[in-house]
Amino acid sequence: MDQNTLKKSAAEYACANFIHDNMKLGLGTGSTVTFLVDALGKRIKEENLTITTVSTSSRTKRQAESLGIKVVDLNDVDELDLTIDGADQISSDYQGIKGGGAAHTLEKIVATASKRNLWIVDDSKLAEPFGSFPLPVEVLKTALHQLLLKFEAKNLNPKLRLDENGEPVKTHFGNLIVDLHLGEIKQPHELGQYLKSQVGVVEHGLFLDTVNTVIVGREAGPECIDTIR
Ligand SMILES: O=C[C@H](O)[C@H](O)[C@H](O)COP(=O)(O)O
Repeated sequence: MDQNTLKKSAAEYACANFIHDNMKLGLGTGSTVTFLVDALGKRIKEENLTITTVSTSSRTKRQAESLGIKVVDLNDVDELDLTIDGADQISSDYQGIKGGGAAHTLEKIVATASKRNLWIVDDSKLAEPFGSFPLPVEVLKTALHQLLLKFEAKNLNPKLRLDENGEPVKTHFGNLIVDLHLGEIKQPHELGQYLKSQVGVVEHGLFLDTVNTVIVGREAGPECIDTIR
């Protein structure tokens, strides 16, 4: 089975088992969430469900609205019942790295506004060591040079993210992404605190103690893991 088939199976399992009528639902970003949004559009139509969603990117918003899914601004809701999102890497104790698609700041704001968070992934996202996926950090353009110097001095191996044309990738908020090529993150909480305290850092892609449920697409079928949070 290829990765896309595994992503689709995790997304469809989440849609069938975790979405209920009258829910306020956060929608993540990425290729796995694309399968979720497709399945959600279908369920809403077939079962005439009333679901209000908040999106974490213009990409997800466009797809959702094209399928007739109601999308509102986060400023118009007090709390979301659940957010379903993808992840780039998950550790054995269910800490996450997100932002491979540069969407982690908005994703973190929406995740924080949610009673529960569920991640849908294919089994490659559980690869070890945690931190082998480069850690995305959203930074203000004005602070870029200073932050690169600081991160280099701390051996965090920073690289400005460029697109296929060699231009800096811009986030939803017009900021830049620096990826930290760390190889392994042994102390994610300490690293998260350090990054958060640097002036000019908007948000980093470590999602710590966030996820309640992980659905992993596997050859044998979707595995649903309760992380006991
Ligand atoms: O910025 C992007 C997000 O954090 C995505 O959730 C993450 O990159 C996973 O994406 P995908 O489902 O495409 O692997």
